[in-house]
Formats: sequence, structure tokens, C-alpha cells
Amino acid sequence: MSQQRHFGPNRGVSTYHTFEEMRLNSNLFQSIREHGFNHPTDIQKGAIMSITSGKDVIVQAASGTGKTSALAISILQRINTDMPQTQALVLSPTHGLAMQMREMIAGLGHYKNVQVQLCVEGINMGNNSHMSEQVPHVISGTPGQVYNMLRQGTLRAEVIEMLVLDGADYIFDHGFIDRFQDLYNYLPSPLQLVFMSNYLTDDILGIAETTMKNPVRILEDPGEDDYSNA
Ligand SMILES: Nc1ncnc2c1ncn2[C@@H]1O[C@H](COP(=O)(O)OP(=O)(O)OP(=O)(O)O)[C@@H](O)[C@H]1O
Repeated sequence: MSQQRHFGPNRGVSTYHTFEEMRLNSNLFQSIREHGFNHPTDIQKGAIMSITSGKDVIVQAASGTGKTSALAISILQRINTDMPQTQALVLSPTHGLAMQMREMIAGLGHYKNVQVQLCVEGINMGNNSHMSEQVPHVISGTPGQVYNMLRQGTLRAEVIEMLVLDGADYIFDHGFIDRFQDLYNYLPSPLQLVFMSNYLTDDILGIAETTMKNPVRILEDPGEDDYSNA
């Protein structure tokens, strides 16, 4: 049963203390167990079901608190893998982080048969022999490359319903802020936005104010930020 926790800005966020309470897809649940995730981390207790609900969400927590896994689980719960169409875009600041995100989604999505495509410089949909024949359900890439592919039409955006920024502070810090609106304009509406970040910066809050609808804010509880008991 979910409970409300009331500390600071997380007021009103439902907290789920076990993965069972989240009633996740059974194939996804099996993968979570096989990854050895017995209990959600503190961030995951609030973030997974907030994102899964379809609301706009901002998550701020330190490295290693389970943010990337929370994103992967939420995306996998949201998308319909029976539908061969791209439904979620995940942007990361670097090639390496985009690759890590791809691996996390592919690993946790194994039993859901998810197709997840890396989209970074040098690996381009449409002209790359490593590209699978199937349309990916999820794209994990860097902002510049994903933007180019949307512009060129190599990435079909019609049914994309989630745009996720992992490392949003770093992305906006490194010049992408001016391009965000352009990329956003290529995507259909309504679109769920999720920003994950180690720090909440003015850039993130400014962009959230203009693009997000009443975002849920999940900020690390300073007293409970490690997952050693998870
Ligand atoms: N619920 C969980 N139970 C046990 N281990 C977990 C759980 N969630 C995540 N982990 C593991 O903890 C490590 C950190 O998780 P994750 O990468 O999701 O965190 P992060 O906050 O995104 O960190 P970073 O910013 O360093 O990538 C990974 O090895 C992951 O497999």
C-alpha cells in the first residue's frame, strides 16, 4: 500500500516501499529480481511510480542513488513493446552515459523484448550495419545526434510520448540549452518530460517552468540517500 511522505518539496509524492506494491509488468518484475534489486532505493520509492503515472517529473539526487535504474524501470513500465514504434527518447550528456543507459534499459527490458537503440555520433540509424532491422521502442542518445536524426527524419517521432534528460544539469551546462526548444518542437504533444539530475540548477528550473506542466519534484532526502539496505 502506498504512503504519503511529507518532507520538503516531496510533499504529496506517493512512496512505495517494495517493488511488489508498484504492481509492475511481470516480465519487468522478473528482470528486476534477476538484477538482485530486492527493495527500491529511496529515490526509486517515489520516482518510479511518479514517472509511470505519466506526469512531468524532476528528480534530483546524488550519483549512485539508483536514478538511472529508476528511469529504465519507469520507461519499461510505460512503453508497449508489442507496438513496433519509438515511444521514448532518453538524452544523456556523453556517449558513455548514453551507452550505460542503453545497457540498463536493454538488461531490465530483456523479458519484455525491448528494442533500444544507441544514437550517438558515429552510430547513426539508417546508415549503420549495427542498427537492428526493427524499429526501436526506445532511443538512448546524445542531444546533438538525436536532434540531427529528428531533423533528417531518420527518427520517426509520431508516437514518442516521453522525453527524458538524464544528467540534465550537465546537458544544460554544456550548450544544449539553446537547442532544447528546437528538439522539443519536433516532438508530438502531449509529451511527458522527465529531468534527472545530480543538482537542481537555475537552467533546469527555468526550462521546467516554461515546458513542464505542474512537475512532480522528487528531491533526495538527505537523511536517507544510500541504498545499502536496498
Ligand atoms: N533497488 C536496487 N537494489 C540494489 N541495487 C540497485 C538498485 N537500484 C540500483 N542499483 C544498483 O546501484 C548502482 C547505481 O545505480 P544507478 O546507476 O541506477 O544509480 P545512479 O544514481 O544513476 O548513479 P550514477 O549517477 O552513478 O549512474 C548500479 O550498480 C545499480 O545496478
